[in-house]
Amino acid sequence: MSTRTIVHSDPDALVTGAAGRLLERLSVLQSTDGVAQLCLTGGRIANRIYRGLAEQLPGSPLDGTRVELWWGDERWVPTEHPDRNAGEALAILAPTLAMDPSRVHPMPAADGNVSIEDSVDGYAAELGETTFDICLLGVGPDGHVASLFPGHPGLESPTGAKVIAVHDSPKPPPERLSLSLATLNRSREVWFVVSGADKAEAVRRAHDGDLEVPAARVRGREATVWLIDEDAASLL
Ligand SMILES: O=C(O)[C@H](O)[C@@H](O)[C@H](O)[C@H](O)COP(=O)(O)O
Repeated sequence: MSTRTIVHSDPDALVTGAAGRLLERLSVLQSTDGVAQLCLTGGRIANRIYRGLAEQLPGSPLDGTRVELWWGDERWVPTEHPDRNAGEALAILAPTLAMDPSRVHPMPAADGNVSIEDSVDGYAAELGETTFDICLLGVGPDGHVASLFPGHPGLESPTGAKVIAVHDSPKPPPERLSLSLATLNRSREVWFVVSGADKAEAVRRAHDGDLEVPAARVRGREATVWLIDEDAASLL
């Protein structure tokens, strides 16, 4: 298992570099495995990377219908709510990425009467034994990844739980769904995408292996890649 940290000069370079790397890696995965399993994250830098990917897509060999999309976490709001991670990512990708709807797996939304707990069970069943080829993860200033927050009960999920319900999240909105640490750690490759000086301390602590920081507890089985800008890398 290798860990690499790639530092880009600024957020624009990070976005262009990460989007290009993703496009290339997904295309290679498709040429060997047929379908690439990609787990998306929420957050500002990730959405910028999806925009970069959408821009670089035309003319690339990537076949959108052979990308299977999953989400690492979701805000528990109705489908049409602008806070939804899946809503924003899909709105960005849809104009250029021709997707196969049966391969797009947004987490459930707070529509109707389904409880967050039932939704967790439903997503775990949908996920089954899927292994992500690439799992993208943004990192918060406190070192959270997906919706796994430091010192929060959800971090230590019951053994075997694939997906968890998060209540009282320190980052709004308070209710969320998240993949568990165990599920994230089944990924072949984990790519952290991080921008900004407010993340520098969390990036440093994760690199130092400080296990209070959730990001330090996630590793790809084959590779872990940190794609960051100089501000986020300033304490390394
Ligand atoms: O739903 C969410 O809010 C995210 O999945 C969360 O884990 C995010 O990735 C980080 O907070 C980084 O977000 P930024 O890039 O916006 O700082």
